[in-house]
Formats: sequence, structure tokens, C-alpha cells
Amino acid sequence: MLLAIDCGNTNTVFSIWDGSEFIATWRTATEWQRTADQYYVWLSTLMKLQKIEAEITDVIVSSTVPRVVFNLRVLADRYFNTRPYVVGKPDCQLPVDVRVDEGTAVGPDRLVNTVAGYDIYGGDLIIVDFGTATTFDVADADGAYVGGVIAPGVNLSLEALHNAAAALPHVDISKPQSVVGTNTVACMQSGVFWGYIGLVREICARIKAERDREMRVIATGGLAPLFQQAEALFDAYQDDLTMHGLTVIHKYNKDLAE
Ligand SMILES: Nc1ncnc2c1ncn2[C@@H]1O[C@H](COP(=O)(O)OP(=O)(O)O)[C@@H](O)[C@H]1O
Ligand SMILES: CC(C)(COP(=O)(O)O)[C@@H](O)C(=O)NCCC(=O)O
Ligand SMILES: [K+]
Repeated sequence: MLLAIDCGNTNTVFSIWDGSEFIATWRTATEWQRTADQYYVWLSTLMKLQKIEAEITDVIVSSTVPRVVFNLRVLADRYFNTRPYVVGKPDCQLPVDVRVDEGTAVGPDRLVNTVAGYDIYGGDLIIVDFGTATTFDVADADGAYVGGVIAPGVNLSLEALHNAAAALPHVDISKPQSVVGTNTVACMQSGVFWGYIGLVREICARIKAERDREMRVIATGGLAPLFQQAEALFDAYQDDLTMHGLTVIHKYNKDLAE
């Protein structure tokens, strides 16, 4: 079975893929200091608790944090006796082209999202991923990654307000009752929530105009449904898009190796 690991700047998600479905998914905070032994204790405890008897034979990793990759490689080697595929490294091929400026190291999560989007929905996509940063990935008609947009993440925006202004508290995102807030928290939520609705709508409209074609907008990340419930910004929402992409890339490389 395949252990797929998606490491973002905030959280790292581990999923076990049995070849047709994900049989388990666990999330932990991303900390580059965590050792292979620590990962294994955590993982094997959860597997036991949930009575998951999976023999892991393959590992694939996508990480936006370069420093965690070393320990994840050791995890794969020491505990699963396998060499992991690491997205973005030369020995991990992608089933789509990447057409960007020379020397650009595109975030692996964005490449994986593009592969997943193309596999499920076909070409001409805008993939919006609400993570630490909010990324827009543009897939061409043939599925190639052709660039995108990086915007500050929802929680990052709220944290930035709190960190920079002495009188602004820590606030969690939610949909405000009205646009005009009558208290500090409501004012901050309104700024980020409605500002974000505008940001997503405007960026998608401009991408479509710039590329002069119809494009479908696919959203992923836990915060997408919150925005979608206020306004129909997306044509589809897929929670496990990045994980799906990792399974596609894994299969592609396995097939190449045969
Ligand atoms: N359903 C949700 N509701 C509220 N906050 C969420 C939800 N899902 C994720 N978040 C928050 O969104 C931010 C980005 O998380 P995540 O998507 O895991 O980022 P990354 O992939 O960059 O690690 C974090 O602050 C996380 O706590
Ligand atoms: C833009 C990102 C920080 C998003 O990361 P995430 O929010 O998933 O943690 C990541 O994709 C990244 O580090 N990208 C490198 C630069 C680029 O994609 O062009
Ligand atoms: K992201």
C-alpha cells in the first residue's frame, strides 16, 4: 500500500491508499525538527488504534517545507524499507508539463494539485488551494502547469492584523452577519471574509480574461466551503485533491519504471 504525505507550511497530512481508496487520513502540525522515529511512533499508534493493518510498500512525499524532507526520507527507508518519491526531485516524473520561467522552483503542492485537477476534470482549470498561502494554479488545455497566483492565506491575513496592531485581538475566520461590523472582531472578520470573496472573484475573472477562454475553478482546502456558502465562486470542491494527485504521480512513476 501507498503512504502519501502532503506537507504544507502549517499541517502535514498522511494518507494510506490501498490502490482504489484512502483507508485512513491523519493530520499533524508541520515541524521540521520531528524525527523519523517520532513520525513512526505517531503513525503506528494511530494505525493500531484504528485497527488498520496496512503493509506500506511505497511512499510519496510533497513538501512545501524543504527541511522536513530529510526525516520523511529516513522514515520511508528505516520503517518501510522503500525509497520515497519526492515531488519536484529529478527522479519523480510528472505526467504534465511545467511551463514557467527558467529556474523557478514551483511549490510541489501546486504541481500535485495541477496533476490531480487535470486527472479528474481535464484541462483549462484554475485550482484554488486555501492553505497557509492561498494559491491559484493554472492548468492549460493539455494539463500543463503554466503559472498562477500566490496570495496571503486567510488565517495569515488575520494573524498579520493581530501581530501588527496592538489593539487587534486574535480572531478566527467566520462569515460575518453583515459587512459593517459593530465591534472589533466583526470588523476584522468582515475585512478578511469579504475581502477574500473579492480577491478570489477578481483573480479568477482576470485569469479567464487574460487567457481568453472558459476555465473551470476547482477549490481545495478546509476553508473553501466557508466562502462557497456565501457566494458561488467555484465549479467544484474537492477536499482530498492534493492526496489524489499524489496517487496519480505515484502510479505514473511506477508505470514508467516497469
Ligand atoms: N475547516 C477549517 N476551518 C477553519 N480553519 C481551517 C480549516 N481547515 C484548515 N484551517 C486552517 O487553515 C490554515 C491552513 O491550513 P492547511 O490547509 O493545513 O495549510 P497548509 O497546507 O499550508 O499546511 C491553518 O491555519 C488551519 O488551521
Ligand atoms: C506558495 C506556497 C508557500 C504555498 O504553500 P502552503 O500554503 O501549501 O503551505 C508553496 O507552494 C511554495 O512555497 N511555493 C514556492 C514558490 C512557487 O510556487 O512559485
Ligand atoms: K496552498
